[in-house]
Amino acid sequence: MGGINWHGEWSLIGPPSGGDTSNLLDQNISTPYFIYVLAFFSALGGFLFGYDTGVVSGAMLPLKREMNLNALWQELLVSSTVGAAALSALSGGYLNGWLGRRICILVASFIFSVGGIVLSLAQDKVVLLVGRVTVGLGIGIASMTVPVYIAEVSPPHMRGQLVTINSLFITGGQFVASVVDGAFSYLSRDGWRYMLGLSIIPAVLQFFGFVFLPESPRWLLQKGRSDEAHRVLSQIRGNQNIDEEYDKIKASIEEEKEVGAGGVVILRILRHGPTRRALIVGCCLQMFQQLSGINTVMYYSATILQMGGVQDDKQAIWLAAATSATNFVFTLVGVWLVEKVGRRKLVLGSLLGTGLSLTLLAVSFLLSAQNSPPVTFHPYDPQNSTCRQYGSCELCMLDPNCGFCYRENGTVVFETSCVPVNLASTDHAAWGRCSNSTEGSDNLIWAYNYCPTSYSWVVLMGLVLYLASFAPGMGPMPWTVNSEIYPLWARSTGNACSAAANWIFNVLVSLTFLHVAQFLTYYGAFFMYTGLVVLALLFVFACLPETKGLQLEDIENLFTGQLCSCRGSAYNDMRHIHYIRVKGSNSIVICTWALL
Ligand SMILES: O[C@H]1[C@H](O)[C@@H](O)[C@H](O)[C@@H](O)[C@H]1O
Repeated sequence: MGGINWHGEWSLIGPPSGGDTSNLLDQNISTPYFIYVLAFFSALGGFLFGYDTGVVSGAMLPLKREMNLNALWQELLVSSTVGAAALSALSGGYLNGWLGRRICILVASFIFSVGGIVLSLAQDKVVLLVGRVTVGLGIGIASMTVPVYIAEVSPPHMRGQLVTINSLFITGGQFVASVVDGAFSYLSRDGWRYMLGLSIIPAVLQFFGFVFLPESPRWLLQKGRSDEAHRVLSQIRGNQNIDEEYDKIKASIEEEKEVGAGGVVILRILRHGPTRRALIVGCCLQMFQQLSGINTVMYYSATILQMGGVQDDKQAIWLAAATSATNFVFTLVGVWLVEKVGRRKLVLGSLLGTGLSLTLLAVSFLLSAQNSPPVTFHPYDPQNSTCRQYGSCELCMLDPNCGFCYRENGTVVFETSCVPVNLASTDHAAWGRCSNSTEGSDNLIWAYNYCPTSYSWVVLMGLVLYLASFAPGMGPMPWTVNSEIYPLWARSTGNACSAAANWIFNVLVSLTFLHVAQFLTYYGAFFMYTGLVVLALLFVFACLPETKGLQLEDIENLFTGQLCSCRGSAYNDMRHIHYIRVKGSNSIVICTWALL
């Protein structure tokens, strides 16, 4: 165990286990606690990212009522934020290189505060939309800058852990948002103003924190501000001897000038083999993170649980809070494991568990579908709607125009009918016995989007297993790995592109989920995500190198070989890698094999 001495230094037990690279900086050192202060204030950006993406699903329920929002406006308010995040993440690359990490974080927290104020005071839906776009602009910049900043100020032996703390704050933000949603859902008016406005507090805290915190020494050196860089590095390393680290950063910047001089950065990245390969790995990791379906689970967990048979609205909201709590708690496991087992093993294990739990989810939906109650009661349909033609609840529920009306006695479902939904509110049928608020009495139940089933507990188990597998690896590692794999000259642009890939696939997956479910049925949709996770597993197995413990300046060397070569070897973990820097030329990588 570590401890804090009276000089304010955190001493570590020793080097992380299993690490085997010979050029690590001396790990047997004490870490000044200032680095934790830096990580905390930076990771508030992650908290805001999580809070603002998570809060909207619960806020939508009262907003829908009070602002009379139709489906289009609801979709706009959710996806405008994610769309704006994609755009601003891309432009964040340029801003990061130009203004530095610190100014970008200050800008992001300022934008978050303005967005929060606009949202909490909004009088109509257009102002709400402006607020949601503003917040999205903040999220995009924060999502790409914060991991880069933390990676650049961290000592190599704890970089993975500190960057992963940012992901812990993302899932923490999502969890807090779901609790706030639950708590304010009991207010009869204006609850959404508190839900959306509370983000102002961490935003202002981060802004004032960063007024006093330093710029990344690596960025300062790149801009030729050597004295300042030296002073900052020595400040964040607690006045330890920083000469070796400083010289290494400087030497690498000199070398990079040869590869990285002049022209548009993205074109230079694409022309330069190792950075091009790093970019492909970084973007694919972010793409696969989203294609494994995390945000269908996060944004639609209440709906998924309803589809799995949880009927009560409030119960579904609180169960959704339990979902995000699980995501948060298991991200903590990732923070704990990242420096012990490394990024690669963590991602591989996570994908394996994610694939298995998606299969479990798919199978439970399949069983529910196969045991779906038949339609037994066919009332006269004045609209002659499509709902009449369905013979079972499963088919009825998949048509967005219809819902299932039935009576229940214990676990027995009877007098079942499939009737059109009320277009103004999906809480009722358009006509007939489930059309008025007396429903619930006389054992009459209106099910929209779900069917009565006895498999809800398997769905719940599938969801928990999914999050327990996803959260330690596939959740945080794409952010962590991206903050490490690019050389300094390409770091801002590389992270901007991969963060934008994350946001673009986020919009794609979450916007298409309900349509995909409609076309492929729910079990089909989950089998599809399983297939995508298998692809991700193959990709990661073949292409993701281990970056644990290496100094940032050495990681580029992992990409000097062919893309996806040498990584999936069974010997990978038994290999000792030695890097020899030859001044003025590319580094030579020698792989030696050692039996452990
Ligand atoms: O790493 C995060 C985290 O896993 C979140 O739970 C998810 O909503 C985000 O999309 C993802 O980028």
